[in-house]
Amino acid sequence: MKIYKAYAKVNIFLKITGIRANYHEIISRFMRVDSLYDELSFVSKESEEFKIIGDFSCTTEQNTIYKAYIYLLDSLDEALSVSLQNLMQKYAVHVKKNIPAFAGLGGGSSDAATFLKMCNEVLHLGLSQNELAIVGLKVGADVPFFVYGFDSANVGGIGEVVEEFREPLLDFEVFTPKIEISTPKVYAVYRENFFAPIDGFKTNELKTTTSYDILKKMSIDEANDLFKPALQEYRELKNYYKQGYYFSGSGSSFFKVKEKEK
Ligand SMILES: C[C@](O)(CO)[C@H](O)COP(=O)(O)OP(=O)(O)OC[C@H]1O[C@@H](n2ccc(N)nc2=O)[C@H](O)[C@@H]1O
Ligand SMILES: Nc1ncnc2c1ncn2[C@@H]1O[C@H](COP(=O)(O)OP(=O)(O)OP(=O)(O)O)[C@@H](O)[C@H]1O
Repeated sequence: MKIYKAYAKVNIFLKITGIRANYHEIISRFMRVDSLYDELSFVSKESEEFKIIGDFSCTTEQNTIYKAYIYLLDSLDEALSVSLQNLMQKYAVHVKKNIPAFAGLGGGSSDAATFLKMCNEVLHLGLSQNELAIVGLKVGADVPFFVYGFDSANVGGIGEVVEEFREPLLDFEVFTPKIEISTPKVYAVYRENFFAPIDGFKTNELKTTTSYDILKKMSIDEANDLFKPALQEYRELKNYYKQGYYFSGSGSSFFKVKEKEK
């Protein structure tokens, strides 16, 4: 059975540019982490009910893969929606979970995007990347990036604007403190205590600078607007911070570019 890789991401920078209802508009450089991925496959099963096999701390209904299934069903015409239901009656989604949860590495989002692409491929649904990204955005703000599958991209809006950024893929060292960080909580603390959106000039500069140069020039809190609010809300994070590391998304992962072996 074919195995599909659902890669993790890191946010090289993440700056808030404004507010949209309960969400924050951002400009962020997402880079795929080549060495860290979940492995998804369809495996045959006995019972007809929708099934995900894997090491998850949430219920099936809360799983991003199940949510992607429901939104995908919703977007299809009658005939294709029946094919999708038939597929998921015969097969379970098997997930070898390697990306830690509550990590800021987009694990759940990447699984959802990969599941959408698997269904599109296996059932020949003929959906374009844009159409899959629209379905994916309903599951979560990070899903569109994973649908497009770029190595590196500037991501804007609340996650729906994904522009490829051509640059060499960097090799990362990532570590994830065992702290269950809530993304909505971190954004709420940002809005309450740290609200300072950046202007268009700064946005343009960030969008055109390579990830390598950004990480050379900026400090951890300059690069990620969510670091200070995360630190304020989860004080134990401070114990894990190491010089030279950066913060991904709303945390709790830290990363740095691996030194080249001499
Ligand atoms: C922190 C990042 O991972 C950076 O890549 C994303 O901005 C968050 O992406 P995500 O976890 O897929 O987020 P979602 O599951 O869509 O949203 C969870 C909650 O986080 C907050 N949220 C999320 C994204 C965003 N641009 N602004 C927000 O304020 C909202 O309260 C939202 O209800
Ligand atoms: N497919 C999935 N993989 C992992 N966790 C999932 C998944 N679906 C739902 N969850 C639940 O979502 C929460 C954390 O999700 P996830 O692994 O995407 O973390 P995250 O690091 O917060 O992601 P992000 O980088 O988008 O902020 C946990 O409550 C987890 O049980």
